[in-house]
Amino acid sequence: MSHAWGYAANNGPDKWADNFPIANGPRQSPIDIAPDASSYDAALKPLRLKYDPSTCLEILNNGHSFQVTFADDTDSSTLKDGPVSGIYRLKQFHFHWGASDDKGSEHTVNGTKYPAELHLVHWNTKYASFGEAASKPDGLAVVGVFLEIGGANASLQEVLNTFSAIKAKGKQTSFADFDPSTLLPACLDYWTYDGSLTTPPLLESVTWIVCKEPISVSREQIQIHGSLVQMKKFRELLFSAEGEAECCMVDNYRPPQPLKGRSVRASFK
Ligand SMILES: NS(=O)(=O)c1ccc(C(=O)NCc2cccc(O)c2)cc1
Ligand SMILES: [Zn+2]
Repeated sequence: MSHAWGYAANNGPDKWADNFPIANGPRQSPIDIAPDASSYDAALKPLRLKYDPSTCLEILNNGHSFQVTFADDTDSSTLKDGPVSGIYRLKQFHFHWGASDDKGSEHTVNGTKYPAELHLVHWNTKYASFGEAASKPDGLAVVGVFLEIGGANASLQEVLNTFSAIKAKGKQTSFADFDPSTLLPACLDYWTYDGSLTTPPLLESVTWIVCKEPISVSREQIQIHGSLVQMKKFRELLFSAEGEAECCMVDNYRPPQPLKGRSVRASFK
């Protein structure tokens, strides 16, 4: 029987340790970031993100989130510098969000939850593939970006416009020529710490790079064909597959995990 993990009361984050004991491991994610307890590290380099829109392949509803997948057979879309050494290739990006604007992010800042959080997932090219890298302590690097309610986000709207085609679990559609750097904040100051995947298999292979500055998403976006509520669009997706009882894809976030002695470094004063 495959592990049917999810975010419901019977299969959610409090139950994941039953099938994935690493859930109680020493470097789990997400965490609450306490800026005053983080230490500025002058040795941290600026993030070097280079994304080629032509590597964008498709968008899919995987039953836990929706993800935009990239061709990762070349070094066209990469993360370098920042807290990592070597070259990490972009594999996919996805989001976590809440049923209402007062929750949804995985990382929190002084206990504050944002309505959503973007994850750009990269793997270390010293390994042969994402799958191999995912089991190594320096295998993955995920850039996290908080979303806050504000002005309409035109770039995000391109992603949201595909949702009618991927409403149910397992649905996917082609999605080309999208530049994920248009989803990054202007300032790339970041916190970094050693962590894990925030969903099963919860592997402790992620160097987390969480941007201090959020990007904006609109509660309401007036378009030619009526008003589009961007955050509401997220909440129209389903955890469930076609033919199953409809279950809205909301609150797909894991709460903060114990720091267990880890330090959080800041790239900024
Ligand atoms: N929320 S997260 O960014 O920590 C995250 C990123 C990627 C994944 C993921 O790729 N899961 C599937 C997976 C994991 C390990 C090895 C695989 O081949 C596939 C899960 C969580
Ligand atoms: Zn994620």
